[in-house]
Amino acid sequence: MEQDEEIPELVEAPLEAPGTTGDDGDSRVPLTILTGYLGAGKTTLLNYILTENHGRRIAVIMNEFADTADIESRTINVSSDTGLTEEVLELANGCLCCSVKDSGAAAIEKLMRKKGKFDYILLETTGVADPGPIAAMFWQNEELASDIYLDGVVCVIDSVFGARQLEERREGWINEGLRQLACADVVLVNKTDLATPSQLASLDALIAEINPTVPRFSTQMGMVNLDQILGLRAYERFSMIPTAFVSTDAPCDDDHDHDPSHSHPHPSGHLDDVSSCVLALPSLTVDQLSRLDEFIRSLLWDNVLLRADASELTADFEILRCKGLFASDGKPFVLQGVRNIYDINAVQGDDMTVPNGKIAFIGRGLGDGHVLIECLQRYLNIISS
Ligand SMILES: Nc1nc2c(ncn2[C@@H]2O[C@H](COP(=O)(O)OP(=O)(O)OP(=O)(O)O)[C@@H](O)[C@H]2O)c(=O)[nH]1
Ligand SMILES: [Zn+2]
Repeated sequence: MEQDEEIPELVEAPLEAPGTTGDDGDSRVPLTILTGYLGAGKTTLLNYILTENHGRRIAVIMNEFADTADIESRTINVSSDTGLTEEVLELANGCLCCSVKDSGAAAIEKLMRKKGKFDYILLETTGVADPGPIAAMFWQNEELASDIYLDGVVCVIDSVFGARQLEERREGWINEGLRQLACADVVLVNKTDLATPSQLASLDALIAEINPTVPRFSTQMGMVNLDQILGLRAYERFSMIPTAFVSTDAPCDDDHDHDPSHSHPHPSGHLDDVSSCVLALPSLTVDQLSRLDEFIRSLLWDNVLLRADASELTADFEILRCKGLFASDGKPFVLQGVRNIYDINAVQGDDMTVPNGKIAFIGRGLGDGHVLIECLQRYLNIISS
């Protein structure tokens, strides 16, 4: 970790910032998460963004490991317009997501009081962070919802070491690089100056295998057209299809591995049949929670819908992404899924309530999602069979 890494300063914008208090009257500040493995080039990208003439006034939150062995010493530094670290937040239990919720939310609230001084927030995670819970926390945070919204997750991948990092697998464990890629709304394949063409080609194939719909751009020193990574509105209130799926720059994913159980014609290039559906969830019992896990696993891994009578229905659609926040047994849970990688985790920290639990699915060929929704409702016994 670069201990002497400079915390970037706010960049004063002489012009009215684009896309913030825009035509839609939305005065909320977008937040973009920068993720990527250790040393991939996140800070380099951050500095590039801050020095580009983009007309946005940007605040930066850095979440880094201190250079000690002390696992308690993760901090979030919020850099202010003075350029000095204003908040150093000790994360008591080493869990970023609850710290973002607890003390981090306070930092952001404080930051928000300076609203008018900035109109964009960038959060650089540590190289070993799973951005999933962080993203979930921001897109679901009711208290912050009127002030900020999660715009998207940008994942920087080292073009020389990225493939090795992604391929490092252990039974029953999804490595951080994979989690970061799975969460990504856009990928920057960085340090292309150091990689051979064959390294680039195999890395690209690997990325496409894991997250086939994510737009990816080659960069050196993080230099990218900022319109490709900022202002994506990828998580917009579940209602929008992530930009990744509608970007004209999205690579054609025709040639990714097909699950043989997919019987539907693959409409690659025709993105108009990507749709989403949302199911409101009551607080789940422990049994319902495990049935939800079974249902999601069967859907994402075997492409089948489980029925209440234990029979299976082949899904004639493909889930690209699912996400959810709901309560079970008095605790909040987050579902994060990208393609067939998913996780259902209890959110650490017990002060969080989930008044309106919901799960959203984004998929190809999903239609209005009523088949999926009804199956799930019946399987969880929310509606009777
Ligand atoms: N050759 C080359 N070096 C780069 C490129 N991008 C970043 N670097 C260098 O790679 C090193 C790591 O870059 P950082 O931006 O600090 O990486 P990071 O992801 O922020 O690292 P951590 O915060 O430690 O996880 C630095 O020495 C950068 O100057 C690039 O495109 N080409
Ligand atoms: Zn860094």
